[in-house]
Amino acid sequence: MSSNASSQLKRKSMLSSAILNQALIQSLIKLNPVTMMKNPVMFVVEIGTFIVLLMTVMPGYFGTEDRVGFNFTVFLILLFTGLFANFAEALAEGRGKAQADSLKKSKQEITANKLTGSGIKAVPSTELRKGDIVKVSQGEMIPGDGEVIEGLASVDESAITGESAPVIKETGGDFNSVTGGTRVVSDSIKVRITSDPGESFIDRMISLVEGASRQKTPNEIALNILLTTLTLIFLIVVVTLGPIADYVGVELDVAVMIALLVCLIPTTIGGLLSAIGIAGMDRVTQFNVLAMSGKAVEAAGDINTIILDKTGTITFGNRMASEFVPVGAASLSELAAWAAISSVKDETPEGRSVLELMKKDHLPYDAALAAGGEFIEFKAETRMSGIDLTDGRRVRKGAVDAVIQWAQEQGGTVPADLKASGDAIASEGGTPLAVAMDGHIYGLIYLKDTVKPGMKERFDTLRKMGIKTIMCTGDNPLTAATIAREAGVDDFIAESKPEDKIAVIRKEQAAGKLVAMTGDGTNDAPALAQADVGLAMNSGTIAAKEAANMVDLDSDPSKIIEVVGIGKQLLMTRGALTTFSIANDIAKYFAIIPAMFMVAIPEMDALNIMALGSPLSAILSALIFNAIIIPLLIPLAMKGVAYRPMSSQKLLSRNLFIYGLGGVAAPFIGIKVIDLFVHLFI
Ligand SMILES: Nc1ncnc2c1ncn2[C@@H]1O[C@H](COP(=O)(O)OP(=O)(O)OP(=O)(O)O)[C@@H](O)[C@H]1O
Ligand SMILES: [K+]
Ligand SMILES: [Mg+2]
Repeated sequence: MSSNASSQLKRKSMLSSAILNQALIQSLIKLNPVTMMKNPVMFVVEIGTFIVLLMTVMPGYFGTEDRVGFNFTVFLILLFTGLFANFAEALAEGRGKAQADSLKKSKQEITANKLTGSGIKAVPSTELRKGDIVKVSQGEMIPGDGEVIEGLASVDESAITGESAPVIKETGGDFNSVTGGTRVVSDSIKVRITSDPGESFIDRMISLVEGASRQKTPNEIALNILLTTLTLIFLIVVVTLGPIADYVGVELDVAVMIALLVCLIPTTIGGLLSAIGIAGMDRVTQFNVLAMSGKAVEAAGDINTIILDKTGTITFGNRMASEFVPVGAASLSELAAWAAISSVKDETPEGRSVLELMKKDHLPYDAALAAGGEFIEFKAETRMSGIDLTDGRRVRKGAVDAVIQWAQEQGGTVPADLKASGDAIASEGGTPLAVAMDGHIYGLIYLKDTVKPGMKERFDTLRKMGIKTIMCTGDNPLTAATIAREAGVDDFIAESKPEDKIAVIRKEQAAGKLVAMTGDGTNDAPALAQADVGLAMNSGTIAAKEAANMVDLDSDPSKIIEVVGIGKQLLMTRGALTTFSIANDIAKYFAIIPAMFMVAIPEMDALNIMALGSPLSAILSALIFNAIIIPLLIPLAMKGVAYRPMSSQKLLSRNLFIYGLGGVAAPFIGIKVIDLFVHLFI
């Protein structure tokens, strides 16, 4: 992949002339009845078009010699109705196809250095299989998706994420996953390949943006059934008009009956339905989020509860040591020295920030003391990290309650002022880390973190949408409460272990709620899979990305909020245009029925409430309106209807009002205007 692929997903331009041309060609290709059949409403239009075409070219056979001009006009309008619908779909597919094409073009074969029993062998990347181990050095492309099993390197992932700053990839932890097609910019790593050819992240990305794997969502299928049923009902209505007319001695023209049928069946939404779905997924992609299915995007629109992390999602997450607070009889220098010893090998941002604070405050510590010691890595389960020194002494830092428990197990006591000092930090929204050596607690490290700006407004918005937010954090209840209040989340769970998240999700789901969450770690994977919408960070582990149904290429966990907005907009757009379409068809009834009977019984002119020019021009005008409303609504279908956050109930009644009433009124005005013009010719 070249770097020009980087901005592909983010490219904002809606239409290029290449996409337009392709869409025009596709509209013709899609006339193939086999393709058309998948859309029953438009398939009925196509059959009608064909019948009118036959009547035009073989008037002798049908006895329609006196109607050739009229029938030909009806044929053209019907043909364009189908073409417009195809164009809408093709246009929506166009951008994804263009993106997929350039992704494919830039996907090149890479030579991989595969480790074999006897050494290193150069093989083409296409020959790599799951489980193979490759070595990738500075300047080389990573030949496939995998996990770093040895070493540390900085990797340029701009090909995937569009972000030019390199990221560190290393063994273990949450940053060990690498993606094929990205480049190692310094050092070298050994990677265990985790995907077979054709199943890589880029392959999946291509088929996603291309829409090759697009399946109709359950909502779309349900709506399609409704539209097909309506079509059937109107078909029966129109067919039974024949005998009724016969009975009153009126002969109805077949082309006019077909025109009536096409006006009555829901062609507007039938023509735009798939474009709306594709465009919704496309909007998510433009946002640099890959949704594995349209179903995931729709589920996002129906979410009732969002589970969010505190650190890094609601706050900036670069939790920095900002102060040492000694307790009991300990001195500042003693506390700082043990804090530093416990952190020399702690590569977490928290650990590194302790050493930075030492440097900044010119505080000394004996780094040699830690040499040879056994590093105790931070774990969310223990909420501590530290080191076991070679002389047998053990040093820990971590969540206050965790360290208290540990120190007591070592036979120590708890300094009287520890709790008050810890609470003081926590009530400011900071995180206190206690520092202990064996049974002795020396004091606290004050970790500062800030709530991201604008969080309160975003949660207010979610509340207006009727969505509940729950913050889950491993932090203590007091810090959690302060941050929760500052950010304005509805609820929080403190001292939560990874498995608590899945419990919260299950509890909400048991109450009938749809739940969304974000995560990046392997221990988030079960919860990501359990959630209805799981958004994994691209920086996260392969397990997390596979469990989730969306991946954020920018690795910004707070994006879930916007993804929910896009999902809502998709559902709303579909609802609004369905309402509009059905309301529209009802109005056309009043234009066409009187006209139909007036052709035979001129006395029925009283019914011509719209004062249309002539019966024939009324019918043609209704049919023209029915056709051009499709391309007129394409921009709305693609962009989505404007969306103001409010509860689903309010939204529904507001949309029914606007699009229902609009749908009834639009044809009266539109048909009248078209009729003024058409009447000039007939
Ligand atoms: N490097 C570290 N060494 C020791 N203790 C740590 C370290 N990092 C975090 N802690 C302690 O462990 C607790 C839990 O951390 P964890 O990362 O699980 O959750 P969190 O970052 O506080 O919250 P969130 O789930 O919102 O990210 C922290 O609140 C802190 O007290
Ligand atoms: K229609
Ligand atoms: Mg954390």
